[in-house]
Amino acid sequence: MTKTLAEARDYAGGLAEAILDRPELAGSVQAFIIPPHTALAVVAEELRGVGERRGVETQVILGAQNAHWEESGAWTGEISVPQAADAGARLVEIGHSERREHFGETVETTRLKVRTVLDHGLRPLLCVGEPREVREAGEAEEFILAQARGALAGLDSAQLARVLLAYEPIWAIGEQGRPATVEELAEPFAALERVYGAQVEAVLYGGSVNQDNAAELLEIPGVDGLFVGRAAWGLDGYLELLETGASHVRGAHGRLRQ
Ligand SMILES: O=C[C@H](O)COP(=O)(O)O
Repeated sequence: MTKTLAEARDYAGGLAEAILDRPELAGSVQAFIIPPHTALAVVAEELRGVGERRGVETQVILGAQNAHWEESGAWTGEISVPQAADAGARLVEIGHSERREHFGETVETTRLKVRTVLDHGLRPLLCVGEPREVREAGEAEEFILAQARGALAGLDSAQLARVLLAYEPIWAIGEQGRPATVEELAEPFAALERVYGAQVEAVLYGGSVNQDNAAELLEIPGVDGLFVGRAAWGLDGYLELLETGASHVRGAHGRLRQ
C-alpha cells in the first residue's frame, strides 16, 4: 500500500527515463515494478508515454501484486488476470508471504493462479519462503521446495521457462525482518538451483535487500536477481541497485539473465 497515483506516475516515468539515459543499464539488467492495483493503468500509461517520446520501447516490466485464479465472477474485491493485463501488467506476483498469512493464500491457490497467469500469456512471479520457526528447525529447504513443487505442479518445460521464482524468507522481509546473511542463503539457493535453476526463467532473492548488501547477495550461487521492497521505494535507491546489478553482470561472475 505504497504510493499515490501521482507518486507512482512520477516514479515510473523517472525510472523509464533513467534507464534509457544510462546505456550501462539498458540491455544488462531487467527492471520490474509491481505497484498497487490502483496505479497499474497510470504506470502503464506513463511507461508507454516515455517510450513514445523517446522513440524506443520502455525497458521496465510492469507487474500486479496479486490476481484471482478465475477469469471473472463474483469475487468482490479481487481482480482477474485479464483485468490486470488490460491495465498493463505483464507479470503477476503470486504467493507473497503476506498474502499467505493474511489472505488465506495456499499452495493450491498459488497453483491455480500460476496456471491462469500462464494461460493469459503473463509471467508468474512465485514467492516462496519459510517462517522463522521452520528455519530454526532446520527444515527451510524442504519447506520452500514443497511450496514451489505444489505451485508449479504439472507445468511443461515451456511454461516453467516463463516462471520467475523468488525466495523470500519470512523472517527477512519488511520492517520486522532481519537481513539474511550470505551463509543463511547458500543452502536454500543451492536447493532451488538444483531443482529449478535450469527450468525457470530466473530465481530471485527478496527480503531486506538494500544498497549495502545487494552486491554480495548477487554473488550467491543460484541468485539470478533481486526482488526489492523498501530500498527501492525511492527512485534513487532503485537506480543505485540497478547499477549494482549492472556491474555484477559486467563482472567475471555475472550470471544475471536478461
Ligand atoms: O515485496 C517485497 C519483499 O517482500 C521484500 O520487502 P523488503 O525489501 O522491504 O524487505
